[in-house]
Amino acid sequence: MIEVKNLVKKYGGHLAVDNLNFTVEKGQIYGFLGPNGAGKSTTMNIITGYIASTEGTVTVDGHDILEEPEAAKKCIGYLPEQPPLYFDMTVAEYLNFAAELKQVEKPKRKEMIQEVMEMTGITDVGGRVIKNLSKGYRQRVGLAQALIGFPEILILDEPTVGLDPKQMIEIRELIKSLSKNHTVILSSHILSEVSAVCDYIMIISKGKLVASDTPENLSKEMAGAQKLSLLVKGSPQEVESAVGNIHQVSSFCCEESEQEGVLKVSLEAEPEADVREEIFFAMADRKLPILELMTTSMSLEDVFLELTEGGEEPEGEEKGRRKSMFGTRLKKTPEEELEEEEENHAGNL
Ligand SMILES: Nc1ncnc2c1ncn2[C@@H]1O[C@H](COP(=O)(O)OP(=O)(O)OP(=O)(O)O)[C@@H](O)[C@H]1O
Repeated sequence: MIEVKNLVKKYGGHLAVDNLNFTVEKGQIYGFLGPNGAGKSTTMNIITGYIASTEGTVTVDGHDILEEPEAAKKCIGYLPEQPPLYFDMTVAEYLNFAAELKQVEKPKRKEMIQEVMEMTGITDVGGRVIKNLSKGYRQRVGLAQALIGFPEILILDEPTVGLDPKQMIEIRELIKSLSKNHTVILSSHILSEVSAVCDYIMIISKGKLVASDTPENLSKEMAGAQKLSLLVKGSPQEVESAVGNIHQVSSFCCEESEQEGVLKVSLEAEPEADVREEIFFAMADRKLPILELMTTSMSLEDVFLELTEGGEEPEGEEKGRRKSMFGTRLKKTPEEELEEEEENHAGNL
């Protein structure tokens, strides 16, 4: 459906997109995941024909976005990070305006608008002025606008940013339901969102594609090596001589713990190797008591952090409004937030 080849975008001397290559197949939900400034919006703006690339090509359903922009753009519905809404229009007026812009034939407009309003759950607010709607409903209107013309591909830039947890869940459900008939590409800096909604994740860091796979495969691939963390009573030399004889240990390090004479030992074994018993006997032979032993596997969150390490880019005023990489997860569970927000949301619409 979409083929991106050797895509480069430079803003002056700044390389925002660095030789991206990927293809998007029909009927799946793809997630662009990356920290702020990774190049997600820039890539989406190039795919949708909003801005030109410095190098490389984008073809949409076989149409080059620069050579055949009309044909390529007809296949795409775009919801930018800031939905292009006219706040003084009613929902129905705005969608009619969007249909005019998209050159939907006049006799077909009314029916199409009704259909997209049903699909996005905004039929009841068709006569309401957009500025009086809650943010969640405005986002639905933005999605409805993207759906006008029934394009095969929907490109959604941070579709849940700024929504409360209940609205987030609703919009995610809506996106999932739209994916039955559309190919969806969405961008997000929130890992939990992308892994909850997308079939396929593309992790972008500093303009480069650093990983792309299903959420399950990404964690599996990266979780190859077994990691152990131990508390051992002994000296670094004694621990080193015990661990040093175990061939399947690929790396290890010791540091002092809060308890005197007790070391924190972190070690990594080769993929598929289980070295727990060997560690136990090696320490026991040298009379080094193991006070604690834990295996740690790599979560998708660890994978993301490792791949995008240093990917966030503080920049002047951007610093102040930086979003958390894991959004709500760092603060409270979505369930806790839901409970808290449900009451506030009730009167929002
Ligand atoms: N019009 C522009 N002029 C100059 N630099 C730009 C412009 N637009 C984006 N950039 C820079 O290009 C890089 C990529 O920005 P982009 O908006 O694509 O990232 P992003 O991954 O979408 O981030 P965010 O989640 O913050 O929107 C950033 O360093 C940004 O500052």
